[in-house]
Amino acid sequence: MQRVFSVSMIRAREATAVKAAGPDELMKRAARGVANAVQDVYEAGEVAALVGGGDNGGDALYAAAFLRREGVPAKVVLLSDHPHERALAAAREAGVQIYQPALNSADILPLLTPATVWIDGIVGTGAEGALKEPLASIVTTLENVRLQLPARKVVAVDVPSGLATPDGMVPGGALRADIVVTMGALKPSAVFPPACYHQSEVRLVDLGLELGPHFARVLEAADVREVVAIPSATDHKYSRGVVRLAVGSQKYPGAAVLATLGARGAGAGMIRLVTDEAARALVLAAAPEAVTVDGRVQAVAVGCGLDPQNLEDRSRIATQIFAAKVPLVVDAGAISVAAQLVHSGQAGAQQMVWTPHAGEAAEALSILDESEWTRERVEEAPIKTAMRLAGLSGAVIALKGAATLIVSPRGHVFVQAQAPAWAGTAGSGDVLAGVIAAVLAGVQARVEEEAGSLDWEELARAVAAGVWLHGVAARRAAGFEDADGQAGGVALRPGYGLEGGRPIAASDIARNLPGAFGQALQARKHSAREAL
Ligand SMILES: NC(=O)C1=CN([C@@H]2O[C@H](COP(=O)(O)OP(=O)(O)OC[C@H]3O[C@@H](n4cnc5c(N)ncnc54)[C@H](O)[C@@H]3O)[C@@H](O)[C@H]2O)[C@@H](O)CC1
Ligand SMILES: [K+]
Repeated sequence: MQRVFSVSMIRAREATAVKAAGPDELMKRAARGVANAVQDVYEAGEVAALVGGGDNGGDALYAAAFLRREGVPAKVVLLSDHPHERALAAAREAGVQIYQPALNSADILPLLTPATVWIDGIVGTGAEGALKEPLASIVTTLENVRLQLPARKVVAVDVPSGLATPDGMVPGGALRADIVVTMGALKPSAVFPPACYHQSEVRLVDLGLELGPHFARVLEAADVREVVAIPSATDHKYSRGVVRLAVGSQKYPGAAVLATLGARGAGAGMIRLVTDEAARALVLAAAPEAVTVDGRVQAVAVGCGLDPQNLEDRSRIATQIFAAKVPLVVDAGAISVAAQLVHSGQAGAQQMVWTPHAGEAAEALSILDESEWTRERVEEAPIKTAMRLAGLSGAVIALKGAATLIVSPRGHVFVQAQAPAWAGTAGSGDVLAGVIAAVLAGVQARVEEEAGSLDWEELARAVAAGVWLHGVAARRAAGFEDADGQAGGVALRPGYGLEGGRPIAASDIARNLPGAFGQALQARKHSAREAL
């Protein structure tokens, strides 16, 4: 499990740690991490460190000093007239060339274009809001140059400069980083969109900080293993979790197939299908395991392939929402119906999970919030939006995107970004709804056996586990078979930062679910072996 903390918490605990460790001790540790990342991407040519006037620049200066001593031709381009004094002296002493150009792009660019690696040490967590001029214009120009020369690598110190926002918002221009070497703990910009999309990989340098409550969590394989139901000798199809899928219509029969394959691949004990006649035949051809007789279930998914404009579909959706006594996944067209029912006080007693994409979230908020919401407004501040929607709906919200945010009405936050960009394809969401329902059914079956009930934390965690399985399945389908993006000493290598791969279809994701499931179980085995 990775934990994400607020910028203010990290800064406060860093200040205490700096006092205890003595001058520049932690800064040198941070700089060591930056220098290591540069060494990993460096091939030839020179390295240029962009250095601002705070401790973020100090990290970059010490990193340049380390690199120079290791034989890498490193130079420093000062973007402030008050750089960190001791760090600057250390860089000078190591033989690093120091430049202090006038603060405009015309003077700065000729120093940077020959370098193959840039270190972004302009500002870190000390900057509030968007970068001020002239740094804002300089960074925008640098980003344009970087886009034209993609072979150049950028290693950012702590955060891409200007992105240390409390909620992942991007207030102005930013320089995209191949690697962010972040200090002490993961900050919101490392995981929350849109800021997180400005970086391909985030590495964490441990400063031994004593941190308080986290803001958000990222599940890893071993955490997913703790959530999913693994059958024992005495288990049977009912005790493993039964799912009802109220999905698919004459208009969209394929959605029923994909949701069924999703639930099947994620280990449902049994799938009860409530669907249109045409869809039923298709599903049974693709998944003869599905049962078309309704009965007792531990989780329900409704909405995939249902059209809320169609009266028959609408009534099927409302029936499921009224009748559900177990966790209910509300997907696609069913979300706006659920929002209307919540708004008129007719739904909300049971535990619901809504799985909107940005457009569906905007539609639901326009109903519940009584103000105009657009997709763009959602995408500017997804975590704030998801929290608002969770509060207004009383449901766990899984706001889908390259990074999917899972938020409970009680403020539990998970963020998962295993899936590569290839996963954004038609029907991918139908598979996800089936996966989440299957995981929830397993968890619900377990608590029912213990005569307990699911709390919001468990519910949100189970949804996050479903998003992990779907994302890792997509990663495997697209040819990234080795990892879930958090292994091998790397803090985060999210799917949206991956290069390469291959096109996938929603059914490919479903086919890879058992492999993803196995990957989660494997993780546990590895750590058990290591513990011996
Ligand atoms: N002191 C230490 O030993 C450690 C420091 N750390 C580093 O220190 C950073 C924080 O350092 P600081 O608190 O000095 O702050 P920063 O270095 O992040 O930023 C301060 C500088 O940015 C300028 N600035 C502030 N807001 C701005 C804006 N909107 N536009 C343009 N410029 C702006 C300030 O004038 C100042 O020069 C962390 O991000 C991290 O990189 C970490 O390495 C941990 C250890
Ligand atoms: K930075």
